[in-house]
Amino acid sequence: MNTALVIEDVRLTPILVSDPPLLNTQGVHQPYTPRLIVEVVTRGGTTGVGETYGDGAYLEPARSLAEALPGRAVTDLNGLFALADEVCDGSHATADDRVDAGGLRGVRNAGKIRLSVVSAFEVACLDALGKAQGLPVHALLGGKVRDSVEYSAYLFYRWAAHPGPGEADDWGAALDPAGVVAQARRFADTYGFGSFKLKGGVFEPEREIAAIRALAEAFPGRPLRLDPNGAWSVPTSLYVAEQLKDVLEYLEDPTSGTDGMAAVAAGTDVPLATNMCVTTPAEIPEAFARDAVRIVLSDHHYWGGLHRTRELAGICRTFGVGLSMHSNTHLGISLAAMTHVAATVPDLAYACDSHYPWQTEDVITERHTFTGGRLTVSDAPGLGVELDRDRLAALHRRWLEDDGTHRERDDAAAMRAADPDWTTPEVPRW
Ligand SMILES: O=C([O-])[C@@H](O)[C@@H](O)[C@H](O)[C@@H](O)C(=O)[O-]
Ligand SMILES: [Mg+2]
Repeated sequence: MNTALVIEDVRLTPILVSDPPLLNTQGVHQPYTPRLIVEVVTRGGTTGVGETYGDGAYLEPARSLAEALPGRAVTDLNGLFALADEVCDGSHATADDRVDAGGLRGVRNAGKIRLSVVSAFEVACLDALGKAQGLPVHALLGGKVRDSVEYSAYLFYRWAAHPGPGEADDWGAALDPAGVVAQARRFADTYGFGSFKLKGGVFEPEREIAAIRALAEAFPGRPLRLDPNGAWSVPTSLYVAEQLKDVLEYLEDPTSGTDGMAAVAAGTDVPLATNMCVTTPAEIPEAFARDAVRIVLSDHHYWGGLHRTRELAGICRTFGVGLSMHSNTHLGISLAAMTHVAATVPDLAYACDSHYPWQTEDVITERHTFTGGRLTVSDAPGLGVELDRDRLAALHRRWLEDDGTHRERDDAAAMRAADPDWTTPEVPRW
């Protein structure tokens, strides 16, 4: 074994990153959201970085894995999964199939949380390996098939500011069709995005139909998507699909669960996409057999990293299901990882999601820049990003000083700051 590639140390840094008041069906984003930064340091002196969710349920297994990893090589990625199975205790998470409180990320069970933790370690190992070998991460995944990756504008209903003291950003509120179109216009003008996704499930469906219609009028012919995170019943989903069938590229998780999605899919020609009912391997067979989804929004955090994302892409290809990418309050390390893996998937027919424009704080020295709605695939060694240690330390200090309010993402709790009676709505909401 090349001893320079042996892991000597693993550093974990939980941080809190500022987040605007974006609305979804469960509530509103808190002013800060937790993330975990993973650094893997080799005996040869190379450091690789990865990033994942930072809520408490992820920290405990991450600590176990970080303790066990030294002495293994950054090339031993298959061993990484076996090690995680061995050392990450599942007791911190209950296995259930409900949509989790804050993230709207599908099932929440110990296996999925473990994979989300492993994903950051896998990316950090690939970054370290790439840097040590002078190769970009995409080359370690078999090589890029495109030089840039397309992303879509991620539109949110939002307030101008979080309730209480604190500074507002300069986006203003977006609570009606005109506000949504203005937001889309700014996304298009600033970043060149050519397709638009609206996070729905916030207002009654008629109001969201009107917003999509307004977008279709303002941006004729552009691909449009609506994602209410499973907030609608099957009949409501079919009604919205009928109203918007001429303008939607796809409808994302209109209703919760594979049964409901299969029933909607059977009643409309509008393609259905998901990042909720297919987020683990165990959910694939039934969803694909019942034609419940036409597009899976992969997320390398859910699936255990970049190699597993490529495996998912292969399964989707076999079954004629399309692939795109889901995104959730990530920073530049994960965006780099997403871009590398997306660059290697031949049949990526849909622009990927990214929350990144909403995340104004980062832990890398140079922010990514979207041009023409695309990110150039880096050919620099590793991920092609560099940690900004001062920023990392400052965001970690914020995490240390937090009284616990923001260490768990909780959109319903954030909503209670404005509406004390708010509770997470039951689904279907409409
Ligand atoms: O950040 C949000 O409010 C989104 O609703 C997020 O939690 C979802 O996971 C996601 O972006 C989605 O596409 O469902
Ligand atoms: Mg979604």
